Amino acid sequence: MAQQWQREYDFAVKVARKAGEEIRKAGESEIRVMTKSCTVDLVTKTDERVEKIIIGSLKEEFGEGTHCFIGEESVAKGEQCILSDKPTWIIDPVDGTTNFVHGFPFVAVSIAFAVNKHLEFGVVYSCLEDKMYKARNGMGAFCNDEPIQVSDVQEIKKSIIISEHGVDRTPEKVKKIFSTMQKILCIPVHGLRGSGTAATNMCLVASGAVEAFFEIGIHCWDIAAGAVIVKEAGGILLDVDGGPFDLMSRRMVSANNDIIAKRIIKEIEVFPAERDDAPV
Ligand SMILES: O=P(O)(O)O[C@H]1[C@H](O)[C@@H](O)[C@@H](O)[C@@H](O)[C@@H]1O
Ligand SMILES: [Mg+2]
Repeated sequence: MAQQWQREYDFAVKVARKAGEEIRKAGESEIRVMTKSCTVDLVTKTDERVEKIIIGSLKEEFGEGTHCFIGEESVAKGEQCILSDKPTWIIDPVDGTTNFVHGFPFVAVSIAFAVNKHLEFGVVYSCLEDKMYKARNGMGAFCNDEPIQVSDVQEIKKSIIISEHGVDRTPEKVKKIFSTMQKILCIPVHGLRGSGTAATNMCLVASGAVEAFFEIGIHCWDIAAGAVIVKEAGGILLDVDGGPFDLMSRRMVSANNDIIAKRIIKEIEVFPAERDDAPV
């Protein structure tokens, strides 16, 4: 069955690259910025247009009605975010929208494919770096077709940890986010980083550039593809309370190994985030 979904996988890489070219072109002209859940949750016409290009290409290639879609901007416009057993594409057309608006050079196209609620493959194209990350279950993880694997660091004091502050500026949540970061920084670790895109952060874990990335408040489309890439690069995924990873829970720890993951989890001050699949 190793060849199952190969055609979908190959096509996802092609579509991600085409989407990345659209983002690069759009970045050279005036970017019209709008907002979604709050004044710092940005969206642009490019996000919407690129998502339409991705979904339109997939429907054209695989037929209308054969697959389901969860796209960040479609959900933002009211479509359901329910992962069924049907073959489903989980898409973030522009991960790092704030970066895109500001010209901060980390913007990724994230495309994942799930069947029976199980992630089959993930593709993350960091389009300003021209780095194509991809992974299929049981087939390893790659960046520009070179195999990648997580870091072998086991000592937390020799690690770089990535986290993000997200778009929620509620004082009590911001306090927990920065209190967590302060506790981790003062373990001490070598450093804290954040690229501004969860998909890229996960690929940095998978490629061994950092030891872990965690965030509360991300969405399934931010992390679905990166989850496959981290796992296939030898990393692990957990819930922020140490339980099993739950794609729709809006919280996640991805790490190079269990030791680093569990050490980070000890410091995380958890706060609630409504599930992606919560009843509307
Ligand atoms: O750029 P997005 O698709 O909105 O996702 C970003 C989010 O905006 C940012 O606040 C962080 O949560 C990142 O981890 C997301 O990828
Ligand atoms: Mg995103």
